[in-house]
Amino acid sequence: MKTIALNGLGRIGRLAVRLLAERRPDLLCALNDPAPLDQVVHLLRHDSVHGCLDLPIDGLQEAGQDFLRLGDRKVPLFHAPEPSEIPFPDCASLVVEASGRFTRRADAARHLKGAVTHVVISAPSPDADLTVIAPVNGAELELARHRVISNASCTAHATAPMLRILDQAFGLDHAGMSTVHVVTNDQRLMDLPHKDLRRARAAFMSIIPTTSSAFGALHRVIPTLPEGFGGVALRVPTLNVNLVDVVATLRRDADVAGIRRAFQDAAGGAWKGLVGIADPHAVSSDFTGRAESVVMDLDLTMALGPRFVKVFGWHDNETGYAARLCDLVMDLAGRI
Ligand SMILES: NC(=O)c1ccc[n+]([C@@H]2O[C@H](COP(=O)([O-])OP(=O)(O)OC[C@H]3O[C@@H](n4cnc5c(N)ncnc54)[C@H](O)[C@@H]3O)[C@@H](O)[C@H]2O)c1
Repeated sequence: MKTIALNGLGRIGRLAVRLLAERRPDLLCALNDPAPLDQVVHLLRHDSVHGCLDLPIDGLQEAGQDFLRLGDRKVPLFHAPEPSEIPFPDCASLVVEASGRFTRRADAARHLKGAVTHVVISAPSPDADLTVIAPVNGAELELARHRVISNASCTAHATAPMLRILDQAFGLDHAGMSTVHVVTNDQRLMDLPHKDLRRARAAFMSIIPTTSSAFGALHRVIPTLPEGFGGVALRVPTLNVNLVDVVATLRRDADVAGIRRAFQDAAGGAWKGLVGIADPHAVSSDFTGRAESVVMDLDLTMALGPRFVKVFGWHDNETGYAARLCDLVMDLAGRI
């Protein structure tokens, strides 16, 4: 059977392990993270956002090799910092590259050795063979040609359905987006050097405007997007759940009721399970643990002018994204 190895056990890597352990434990073949076994076990058991793992988890060492015991599975854990030096066993056909360190094709491709034929990067990549948001362009994936695949970003997975649904219902003329985005480990807890001078500033002290790699990913996945589509990320001092704010000018008339109907139809139809509809009066913490790519807050929908609209969607950037990552790799593992 084709199974999966995972490199990088951070926020996304650990959630992917949790999800795979629940959904398809048989697919987990091996893991790698430079962190020592006891630290990996501790952070898998205890999560400040998502709570304790229900599954029994333990670490053990046999003949100098570390293993994680996840329920009744025993999975080898390696600690190599360089992809080409990780001794993944032959059961690994697909590597999930979730360290955030190897997002360029040439770097991620260093996993392609031994039995490994495909790599899925858990982030946008400037030059992966294909960037996939499966419900939008999954049909373009050709396994013989696409060996290093990017699963885009949490923001891209949330924004793509918003743009797609507006486009299909009313036609998109121009569009822009801001994401009100939680802190991630690519910011500084206190002021400390960083190549992005705003991310260098204390993460829990300020609203921190910064870039988002989602825009490049969205243009790659939806080449028909309005040319000028772009925007900004506003990092705010919370731990989980982002809010995407899309503004667009449309080709056809749209009132608030019509826009709400388009999203409700999509949530109950073509996008079922991936697009949700929020309860009234929601705030970000209400969405922790939600696995949809985006949950539309239709109460906030605005018609700002003739054919000029604003819509808002929430997403659990960790659970939702890890769920899409697992959807993709479970599908690939059945096909490669
Ligand atoms: N956090 C999110 O909400 C989110 C959502 C979607 C995509 N992503 C993307 O996923 C990637 C990982 O993000 P994260 O938030 O999980 O990061 P993180 O900082 O929480 O975790 C990174 C992990 O990689 C490990 N690591 C460090 N150097 C390594 C190396 N040389 N080889 C292997 N592992 C190494 C670290 O020990 C850590 O466990 C990033 O590219 C990020 O953009 C993150």
